[in-house]
Amino acid sequence: MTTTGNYIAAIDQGTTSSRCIIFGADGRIVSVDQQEHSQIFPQPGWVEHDGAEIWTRVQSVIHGALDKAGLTKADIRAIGITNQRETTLLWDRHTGEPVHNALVWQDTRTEALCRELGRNVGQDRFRRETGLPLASYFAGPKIRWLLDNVQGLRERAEAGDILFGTMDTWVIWNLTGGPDGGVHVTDVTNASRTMLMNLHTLEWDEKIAESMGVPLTVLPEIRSSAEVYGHAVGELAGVPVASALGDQQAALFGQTCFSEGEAKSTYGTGTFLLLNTGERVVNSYHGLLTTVGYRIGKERPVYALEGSIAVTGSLVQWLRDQLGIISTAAEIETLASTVEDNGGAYIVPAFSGLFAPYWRSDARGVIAGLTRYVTKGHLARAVLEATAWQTREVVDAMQKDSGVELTALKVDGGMTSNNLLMQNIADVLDAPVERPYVAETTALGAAYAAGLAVGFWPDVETLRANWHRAAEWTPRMDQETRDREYRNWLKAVERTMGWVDEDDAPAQS
Ligand SMILES: Nc1ncnc2c1ncn2[C@@H]1O[C@H](COP(=O)(O)OP(=O)(O)O)[C@@H](O)[C@H]1O
Ligand SMILES: O=P(O)(O)OC[C@H](O)CO
Repeated sequence: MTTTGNYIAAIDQGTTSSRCIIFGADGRIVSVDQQEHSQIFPQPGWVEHDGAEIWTRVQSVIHGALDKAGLTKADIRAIGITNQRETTLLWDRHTGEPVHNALVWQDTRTEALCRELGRNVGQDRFRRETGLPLASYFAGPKIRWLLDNVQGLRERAEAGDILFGTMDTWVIWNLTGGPDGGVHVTDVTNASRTMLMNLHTLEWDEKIAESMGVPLTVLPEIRSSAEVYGHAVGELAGVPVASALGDQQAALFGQTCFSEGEAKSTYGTGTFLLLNTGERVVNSYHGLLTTVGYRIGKERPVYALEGSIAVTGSLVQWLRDQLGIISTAAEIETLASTVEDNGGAYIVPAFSGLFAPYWRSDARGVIAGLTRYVTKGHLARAVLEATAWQTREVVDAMQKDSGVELTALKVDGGMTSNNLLMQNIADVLDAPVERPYVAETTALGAAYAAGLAVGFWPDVETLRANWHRAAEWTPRMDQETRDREYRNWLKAVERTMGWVDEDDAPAQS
């Protein structure tokens, strides 16, 4: 079935909310609807989402976005999906009911399991085949945890009654009919975050899955990021579901980083910097991930190096919600602007250990350099600087791994509305920072991929013409200050390491 609509609908199923954004042919936003879902924290370090609630929110935002634009399914040419990655759900294929809450990417409950896998199978084996270090961040260990901890689940999975999906898979399965014929698929970018896909063949690696204790029966079919997987039922009945990309890869696509050497950084709950490495699978020796950037239909896959930072925008939330120092995220800029500098204080937000470039789950957060002189303003500045220095560390690692010198950084995400922070990033990188006119690059990337799959846009060159710079920040800091402050930052990072001992009670880890 083909449709003739003039718009593409993108569904962005994120960590804190789900959005549906409708785009026109010029890549401009026509309407947006957004709804948050519950964040469930059953124990320290555990983070869950309710899969059924997420599906309800997705249906509601589809309705909302159509309604606000005054459009119907006849106007929508294709649907694109993008999603928080790694978040893991298992459900009953006959009833469509989740067997447990989804384990969210930030959840650290599989730390001990990862240590055990490292001892029994070896770190290098996973890194070589999947491009990923053994860490609680990824989906494979989360599936294993569920199979081991939900009573009777492994037997049901082995009998073929249980399906696994990251949020792309869950949304597509439901959107295309659920228990009544829903397609069970994922795309190469999402599959590359499971620790179960072989990065070279782009297929499930049977041996790795066996070592992880995950039966192949639960796994979806791996498809490209831009092709028609099936057609929607419900409000968008008959519209092709034509793309899926993990949200960070979608932002790379939406920022039109189609050439080798182009990079973007997305500043949201966490921050994720991706560098397009073309057809090269670049191994990282400096703490980055090797991942799939995207694959359009039957074209050759494009790979990426990724620096994943777990805590950036969520540190601002912490200042707001746990400490009450600010009442809105935007207020941090006003508070930080009341002082000239950080007053000697550095905050390293190793709340769930440290991700790139360290991958140390035994790290915990510190505030270093405190004296009586330090005020709320200095702490606000230190919070923002933590994002800038973490970016610098990832950029340094990327230059070492890829040999690519960053000439400019394209940015997007909620934190990019903070001018002080964007200036600080340009200063510590000693490179310009650029923000595009359409800041919703994640949804835009999913829309672009879906539009390419159905011939709504002819090629990626056409998409490049839609990228327009809305703001730019150029470096102002002198080299001596930059070097001195970076040394201080690195000293503070050192002090986070080794805080959690292997035999610490789970409540502390
Ligand atoms: N003006 C601001 N300054 C600093 N951080 C901000 C600002 N506005 C929003 N944020 C942070 O950005 C994050 C939201 O960005 P968003 O891109 O919507 O995130 P996500 O997609 O991860 O949910 C929140 O963590 C919030 O604390
Ligand atoms: O939903 P976001 O924007 O917080 O992104 C989460 C990442 O995909 C986690 O890997």
